[in-house]
Amino acid sequence: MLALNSTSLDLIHFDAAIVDLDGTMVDTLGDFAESLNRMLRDLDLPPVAPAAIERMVGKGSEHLIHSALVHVMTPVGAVDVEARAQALFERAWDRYQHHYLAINGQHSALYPGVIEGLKALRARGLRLACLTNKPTSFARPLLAAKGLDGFFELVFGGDAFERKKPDPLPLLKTCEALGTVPARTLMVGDSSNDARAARAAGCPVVLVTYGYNHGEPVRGVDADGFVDSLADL
Ligand SMILES: O=C(O)COP(=O)(O)O
Ligand SMILES: [Mg+2]
Repeated sequence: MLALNSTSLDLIHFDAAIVDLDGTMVDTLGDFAESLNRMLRDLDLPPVAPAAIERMVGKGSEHLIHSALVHVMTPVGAVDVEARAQALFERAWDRYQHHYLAINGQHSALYPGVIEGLKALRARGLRLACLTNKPTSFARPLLAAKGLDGFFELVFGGDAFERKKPDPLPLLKTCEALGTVPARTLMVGDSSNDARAARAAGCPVVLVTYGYNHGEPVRGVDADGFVDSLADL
């Protein structure tokens, strides 16, 4: 069900759309859970439940790994959990990368309406870029595995620029690469990271209602509209 606040969000007003990946196009919680738990097993640490992982997703892999380490080390009653998580980080990152690339896409699924929505954006003449906080080396094979790669002229991961969303830099750089102005470039995402980045960059922003928003209700986020499916755009 479309619930846009303003008629200025008619697609006729846009030259391009920047689309987030995790929580917007693909439900990747299963991939995150599988990779993180294989990593934790390698480190002789206990597993983390998907419900806890869901609240940690969206700020990139480094943040996710650190949060998972802190989460599983805290109940052990250890002191200096932050420092111990830091000390383990490099090995954890290496194991996580290994496992993620091995299972990428196998425990994740496209959300309903994604292909339809992307086709509709293209049919309206919008150019498309995918901008995610996950590493580019994870994002490209995932898009290909889910049949989404053909829709996007550009794909940028969280390592593509100096800073990640919610910083506006990745959106500004993506607009620059597309050759579009932010005011005519629609951001489509699932979390406050996407909305804050879009607001600061000057891009109108629509959020999906089904993704990961750090465990918070997404309708509480400052955005220009909300959709239950990309097909409603
Ligand atoms: O933090 C992640 O890896 C997911 O990021 P995304 O929602 O920007 O795709
Ligand atoms: Mg997302």
